[in-house]
Amino acid sequence: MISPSTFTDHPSTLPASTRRPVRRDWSVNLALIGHSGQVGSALLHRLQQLTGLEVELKTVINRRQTGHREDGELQLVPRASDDLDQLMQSLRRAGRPALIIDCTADAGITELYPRWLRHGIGVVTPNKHGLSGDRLLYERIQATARLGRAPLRYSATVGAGLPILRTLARLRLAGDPPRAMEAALSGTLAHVLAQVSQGERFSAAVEDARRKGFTEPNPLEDLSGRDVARKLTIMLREAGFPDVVIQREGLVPDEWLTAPDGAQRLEQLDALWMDRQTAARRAGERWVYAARFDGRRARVGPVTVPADHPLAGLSGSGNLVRLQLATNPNTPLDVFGPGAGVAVTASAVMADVAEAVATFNERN
Ligand SMILES: NC(=O)C1=CN([C@@H]2O[C@H](COP(=O)(O)OP(=O)(O)OC[C@H]3O[C@@H](n4cnc5c(N)ncnc54)[C@H](OP(=O)(O)O)[C@@H]3O)[C@@H](O)[C@H]2O)C=CC1
Ligand SMILES: N[C@@H](CC=O)C(=O)O
Repeated sequence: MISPSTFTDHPSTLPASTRRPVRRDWSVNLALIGHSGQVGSALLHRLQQLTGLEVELKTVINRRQTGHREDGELQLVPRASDDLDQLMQSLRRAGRPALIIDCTADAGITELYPRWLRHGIGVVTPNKHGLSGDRLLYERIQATARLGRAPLRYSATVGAGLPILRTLARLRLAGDPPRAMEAALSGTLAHVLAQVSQGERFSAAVEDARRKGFTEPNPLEDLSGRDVARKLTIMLREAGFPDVVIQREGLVPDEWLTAPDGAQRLEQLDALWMDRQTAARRAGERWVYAARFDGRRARVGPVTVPADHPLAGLSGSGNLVRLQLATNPNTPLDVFGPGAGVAVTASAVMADVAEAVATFNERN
């Protein structure tokens, strides 16, 4: 169970909760980075409602503020530049198992994972940057996790917790990695392309995906294909193909990501996408954003597929991963379900927290 937290100046992020005793000998100290974001605040609600999990939220941090529990209350104060160093020191000083939950999309924070894991602090994260970025960082994260001092969980980074990464890791362990993969890995792009095919304007469909909580903090990360490329990188690494280079084609030019008015340019694509979808419909096809791996090369980008293709049937935040296995070439292994959205993501992070706590408890 989580002990109650009282924020003094950010009440909207905190639901009311009942004070419950914490079994001190078993509780795991938690720190949540990104508590004011969409996923972070949904996670806070879940932590508050959960019974039976022996955790205590000690610290919350966002870009502007940090909150430490003092006398049973979390007091928020403006952030100091060395807050993340202080966080690690204070969790270590407490002498209890500790977990840091990174609910940001900040690449810089992921560089701290190896240090935290080496010092016995567990990491739970939906942030894709550390696992998909620089190969050296990825290997340092995995190597420090393998030391076994603290758990690392990141099921929410791909398919918002759908059983994709675990399946790939098990296939690799079994010596049966997929020979090929085809996937729709973006709730945003599935939603946008499905809406456009029903006559919606491209720019309005993107705004709708943002409102529904499917997009990255910067939706251009989705539209450029970079978010999908990150997910495919994590999948390939998990499946044992760390050297594959992914070719990427976006729905928007990469330059828009750095242009100050990048997000305002989407209306420029309304007519193009209307024409594309009309032509595809006449040909009995649909535009989808596909991630493909043929055993050697990988690509993410927009493609047309027949209207009855499995990837064409996705709507809402649907993800589909189809794996071709050597052991069963005629029957692909499909993983299908809601792969984006605040609620499913917070749920996956919550499950990762519970697994990480169980790992600590098994050792104590
Ligand atoms: N939405 C979805 O369907 C899914 C999301 N994810 C991942 O979840 C993560 C969170 O997404 P989301 O909640 O939408 O993002 P938001 O932009 O809503 O929230 C981000 C949070 O991180 C905080 N933050 C950002 N940078 C820093 C920093 N340097 N130091 C401390 N805090 C920081 C923000 O603080 P502040 O309020 O001060 O800006 C905010 O609280 C992302 O990595 C995303 O890729 C993964 C799977 C699915
Ligand atoms: N922005 C992503 C959600 C998180 O991974 C998507 O649209 O699928």
